[in-house]
Amino acid sequence: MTAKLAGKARTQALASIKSWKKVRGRDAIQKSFKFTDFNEAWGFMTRVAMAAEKADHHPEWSNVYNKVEILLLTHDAGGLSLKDVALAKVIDAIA
Ligand SMILES: C[C@H](O)[C@H](O)[C@H]1CNC2=NC(N)=NC(=O)C2=N1
Repeated sequence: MTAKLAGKARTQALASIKSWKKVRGRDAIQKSFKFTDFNEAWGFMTRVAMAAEKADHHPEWSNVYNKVEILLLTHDAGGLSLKDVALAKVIDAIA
C-alpha cells in the first residue's frame, strides 16, 4: 500500500511540482495541457499512457480536441502520494 503524503513531506513534494494545482474538495493535483491540434494532444496522451502503464499508476484525464486535462491521485491511498509527484514529473518531461 502506498502511503498518503502528509505534513512536511507533502509540502516539500508539492513545492517540486509548482505548475500542478491542488484540486478543491479532493486530495489530488491537476494540470491542463494545450497543443497545436488533436494529433499533438493524442501523441502526448499515448506517451503518457505508456509511462503510466509502466509505472502501474494511471491518471484521471480528459481530452477535447487540442486540450488534455490531467488529475492525479493515488486511489489505493485515498489521496496524494509520491507516485503522483513522480508521474507529474514524467508528464511534464513528456509535454
Ligand atoms: C492493482 C493495481 O496495481 C492498482 O489498482 C493500481 C493501478 N493504477 C493506479 N493508479 C492510480 N492513480 N492510483 C492507484 O491507486 C492505482 N492503483
